[in-house]
Amino acid sequence: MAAPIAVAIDAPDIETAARWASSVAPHVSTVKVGLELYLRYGPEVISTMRGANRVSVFLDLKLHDIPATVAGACRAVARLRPSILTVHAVGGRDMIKAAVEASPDTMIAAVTVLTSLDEDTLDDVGMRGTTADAARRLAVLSVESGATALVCSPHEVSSLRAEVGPDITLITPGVRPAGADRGDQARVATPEEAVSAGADLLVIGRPITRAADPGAAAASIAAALRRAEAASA
Ligand SMILES: O=c1ccn([C@@H]2O[C@H](COP(=O)(O)O)[C@@H](O)[C@H]2O)c(=O)[nH]1
Repeated sequence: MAAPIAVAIDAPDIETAARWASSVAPHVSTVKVGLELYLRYGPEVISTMRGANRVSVFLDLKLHDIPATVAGACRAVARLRPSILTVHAVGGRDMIKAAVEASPDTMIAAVTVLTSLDEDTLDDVGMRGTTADAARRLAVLSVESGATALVCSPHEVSSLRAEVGPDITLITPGVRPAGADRGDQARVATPEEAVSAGADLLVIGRPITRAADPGAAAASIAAALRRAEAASA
C-alpha cells in the first residue's frame, strides 16, 4: 500500500513537476500542488499531476478572504476534483463554513498555525500565547465550522487528536527525516515521530524533491514508516 505521504511538488516548471510526480507516485498516496505551480500553470498542472499516476491530488491554495470570495474560489476549483483543498483557519468560522458548503466533493483542510512559525513570530503578528494553544483554538473553531481535516505541525498532533477526535484527518507538514535540513520550517519532527503521534498524512517536500533521486528518497521514507509500523504492531 502507498505510504500516507503527500509529496509537495514545489517545482519551478511543469516539466520538473511531472518528472517528480511520476518518480514518487509508486511510493506515496498523494501529490500536493501549491501556490508556485498553480499560479504559474493553473488547472493544467492538476491534469499533469494525474497523468498516468495513481495518486490523489491535494490542492494547497491556503485560501483566506471574505466568505463569498472563498466560496467562489472553491467553486472555481471544484471541477478539478482535488482530494483536499486548504483554507487558513484564521479566516474564521463563516469563511470555513462557506468553503465547506462550496466543496461537496473535496475535503476542506484548515491550516491552524503554519509550521514555519514559532512563538516569537506569532507574537510579532499579535497572536499571544504558545503555538500549541493557538493551534488548539483554531482547530476547534475549524471543526465546529465543518472542516474535516486540519493542517498542523507534528508537535500538535496528539493534543489536537485528543481535542477533535478520531474522525478528523490530521495533516502534518514540517516533516524531516533525521539529519535533513529543516530549511524555513520551525516546528519539525521525523516521519516516524509524526505517524506515531497520530498523523494521518505527512506532507514532505524538499527532503524528497531535492534528493538526487526523488523516487528513491520517497521509497526510503515509505519503507521507514512500514518498519516503524511493524515494530509497533
Ligand atoms: O503549515 C504549513 C502548511 C503548508 N506547508 C506546505 O507544505 C510543504 C512543505 O514543504 P517542505 O519542503 O517539506 O518544507 C510546502 O509546500 C508548504 O507550502 C507547510 O510547510 N506548512
